[in-house]
Parts: sequence; structure tokens; C-alpha cells
Amino acid sequence: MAFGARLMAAMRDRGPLCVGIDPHPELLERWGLPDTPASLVAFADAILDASVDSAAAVKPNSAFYERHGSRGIAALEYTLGRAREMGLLTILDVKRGDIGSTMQGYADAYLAKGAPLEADSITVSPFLGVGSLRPAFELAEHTGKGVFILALTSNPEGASVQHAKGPDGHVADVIARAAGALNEGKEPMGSVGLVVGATVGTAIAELGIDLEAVNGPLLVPGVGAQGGTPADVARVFGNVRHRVLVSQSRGVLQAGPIVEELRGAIRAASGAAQYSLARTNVDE
Ligand SMILES: O=c1ccn([C@@H]2O[C@H](COP(=O)(O)O)[C@@H](O)[C@H]2O)c(=O)[nH]1
Repeated sequence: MAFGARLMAAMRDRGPLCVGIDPHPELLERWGLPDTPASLVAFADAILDASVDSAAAVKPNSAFYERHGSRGIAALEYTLGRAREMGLLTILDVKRGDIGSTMQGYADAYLAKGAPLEADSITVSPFLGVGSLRPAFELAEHTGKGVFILALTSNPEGASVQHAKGPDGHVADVIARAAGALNEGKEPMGSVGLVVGATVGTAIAELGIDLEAVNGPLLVPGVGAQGGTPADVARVFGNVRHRVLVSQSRGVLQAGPIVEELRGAIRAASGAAQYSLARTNVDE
């Protein structure tokens, strides 16, 4: 089954939350764990156990694994495999993007069946042009995987590039339209998503972006530690609420390391997002 359909089913069954697996050194310390590769495994195991019946997906961020070198990558490989065995969808946050021939290598690394670092989906950066990402789109289509393109990121520095206007329109809108074209006609939604922060304020309307026409999942970071709120999510994404996957890392992970307490925080964050989105009047 295609990633878009699998994610839609997971969100229907377990709510609109994706739990970020971000083993920051500060979080490891808070959990009473040393900053070592073995701790990455213990940290992620607890998050997977707490998420399995309460979140639609998990999102390990590769950066926190790469900083430990090959043993960190081995920990990531283990965690991706364990999530797959548990039936949890994975979004590997690697933000890759390169010329087409090299992009094929990245696609093979993460989206090929049986690859050591196989994930259900990855994040990609369109800075070299959305067309350069084609190898990832094509392999994802072939293997039933997903791709999330950075469009309007949650950090304040993103706007100076993403709001810029070129011959084809605003950068973020060009990206959104490209995703819409790749997802056209897909039911219940396509597998090419966008990353759009909860912190983008009124940018969607100002840049003339039609999120409905994207027809793909919207991965929404920025809630919690970055200052975004469930009310912001509802305000920004009310008309496409059925395709919104809110991603939270530090906001929920600080409830660890006890799995029951972590599960409680995940359920509360998921419930808050769901409640806020459900109260949105799409005609407003
Ligand atoms: O626009 C973006 C894209 C990705 N991220 C990633 O999401 C998490 C956010 O962590 P929090 O602790 O919930 O702030 C992190 O892995 C970022 O690299 C993002 O924040 N914004």
C-alpha cells in the first residue's frame, strides 16, 4: 500500500501526532543517560514503546545519530528496524537534497526495500530545485514510501528564502504546486508531503498557497519547544486538517524516561492537536 494511504490510516486509528526521536545531549542527561551510542538505543526504545498505540508515526532526526559516527548510525538502523517490526511508521528526518545522480544514492539509502537504513519516508530539501529530487519521488512511488519536502519551515530564518519570489512565483508556492502535481488523483492522498511549520503565521494566505491542492500529508513541526500551539495548528491548517501530522520532539520527550509518563504526554499532545483541529470552522 502507498505511504499516503498507510499514513492516513494510522492517523485515523492513532491520531495526528508524530513523535520526534531527537536524542539531544541535554535530553539524554535529563533522562539519566550518558551521551553514548548505547543511550540512543535505550532512549528510542522507550519512545517507541510509549508511541506504539498512541502516535501515528515517529521521526528520528539523523543529526543526533550522525554525531556519534558509525555506532550512532548502527543505533539508527536498529531503531528504524524495531519501529518497522512494531508497525510504527517512520519519517527519517535527514533533509537530503543533491544533484539528481547523487540524489539517487540518497534515495537508495533510505527508500529502497531492504536497505540497512530503510524508512517509510524521509525529509528532503528542495534547494537544488524540486526536479533534482526526482530519484526520491520515483523510488518512493515504486516501493510505497513517502517523501516530505521542506516548504515553509518552522525556523525564523526560513522566510527570507522560502517567501522569495522568482519567475514561477513564491518559492514555497512553487514547491507546493510541484507536490500537488505529483499527488494528483491519488486516493485518499498522495505520498509526497510538505513540511510546514506551525509557526508560519499568515504566510500560507500571503503567498497564495493552496494546501488543499497539495493532496498530500503536511508534516507540522514547531509546536511546543519552538513556541507554536495547537491553536496555531488549527488556524493555519483548518481547511486541510485531515492531512495534518503534528510533529513534536522536546515538548513530549521531556516527560521521559518512564514509559507510562511519556505515553501520557504523547496522548495529551495528540489529544490537544486533535481537539483544536476538530473545533476549526473550515468556513471561517
Ligand atoms: O521546519 C522544520 C523542519 C524540521 N524540524 C525538525 O523537527 C524537530 C522539532 O523538534 P522540537 O523539539 O519539537 O522543536 C527537530 O528534529 C527539527 O530538526 C523543525 O523543527 N522544523
